Order: sequence, then structure tokens, then C-alpha cells
Amino acid sequence: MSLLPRTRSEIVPGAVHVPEWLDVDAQRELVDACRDWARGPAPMRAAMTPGGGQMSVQTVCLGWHWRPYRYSRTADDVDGAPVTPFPDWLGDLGRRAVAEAYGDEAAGTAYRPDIALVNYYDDAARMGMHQDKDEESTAPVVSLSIGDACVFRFGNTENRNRPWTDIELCSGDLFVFGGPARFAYHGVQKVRPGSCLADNGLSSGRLNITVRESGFR
Ligand SMILES: O=C(O)CCC(=O)C(=O)O
Ligand SMILES: [Fe+2]
Repeated sequence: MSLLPRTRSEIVPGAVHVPEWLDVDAQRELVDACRDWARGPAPMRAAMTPGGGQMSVQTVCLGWHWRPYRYSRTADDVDGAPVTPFPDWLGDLGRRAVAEAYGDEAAGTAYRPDIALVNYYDDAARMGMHQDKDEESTAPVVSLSIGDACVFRFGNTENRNRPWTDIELCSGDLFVFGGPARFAYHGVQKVRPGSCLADNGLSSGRLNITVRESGFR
């Protein structure tokens, strides 16, 4: 753990990292909510890719159900249940995140997220380099991390190769990517088991919540 103060930084234009954005109480509330959502209907699961591989990350969705690589209203690859509605309070949190990350109240007010993907990483889970491009909206993606730290790789919009920046995302950190960074490739290289000491209700692993605007009608 570093004793140096960690400050907000723009990784590339449009991509902003705000360390320790969520306090421990807010983290605990999100952990509790994620536990509820994970139970289902449409419970948390490791999605299958079209190639037949299973993702190492487990995911539960709100608002719209995602599976590689499309959205639907029902969790057809799980139990067929309608996806859990996206709660208003999470939309408010997303608006505050955008406003604070960009220092732009109007950008926050204009943000109308209607999807959340909740990912759980055990010690061995990772996520390969990919773009978030199954949404029709070009509004920013808001990412909240809770639990063990990870190495998050944020790359470029052209391909999954360099240039990229490796960032440590710790419990409570906010990462927002929009504008020219909205379609940048990114991924989770590894989780650092046992790195989170916060009393946030998560005993092991890492939670990541991405809040997104679908642009679907
Ligand atoms: O876990 C993370 O930090 C990133 C998750 C992600 O890229 C995604 O869900 O599309
Ligand atoms: Fe992503």
C-alpha cells in the first residue's frame, strides 16, 4: 500500500481515474446490492463466448442483459428471466461520477445510464483486451471497483496492442471513459489477491460495476 496521496488523473483524453472516490460505507452498500442482484432472477454466472469458451469473470446485469456480444431484455443464456431493472439511485451515482471525473456538471446531468454490468473476479479471473461497443450510445462508461486491486490496462482505439497504460484500480476507485476514449481497448490483466483491507463486506476477490447508456429504444 502506498502512503502517497493518490489524485485524479487523465490517462488519455476522455479517460479519467479518480482514486478512492467511494468511501467505505458507499462500497459496503454497493457490495450488499450486488449480493442481492447476484442471487437473481437472472443470477450471476460466467458467460460463454460464441466460440464456446467460458469467461473467467462472473457477471450479473441490470437494465439490459449482456452476453457476448449482445444485449437483450431477458437472460436467455441463464434462466430466461427478465433482467433486474436498473435502479434510479445507480443512475444518480453515475451522473455524479461523470460530473466529478470530468469536472463538468452539464455532462453529468445529460448522462442517462440504463445498464449496469456487475463483474466478480476471483483470484484467477481476468478480462482480455476488448472494446465496449455493444451499446448504441456513445455516452461515457462509468466503472466502479471494490475489493482487491487489479491491474487495469487501458489502451488505444485502434487495436489491442500498445500504446497502453497499466493502472492499479483499488477499492473505491472510479474510472470514467468517454469522448475520444469511449471505444479504447481495455482489460484486466490480473487481480492482486488479498490486497484489499477495507471493511466493505467483500471478503475476497474484486467487484467491478460498469454503468452504461444503451441508446436502445
Ligand atoms: O473490471 C473492470 O475493471 C473492467 C470491466 C470491463 O471492461 C467490462 O465489463 O466491460
Ligand atoms: Fe469493458
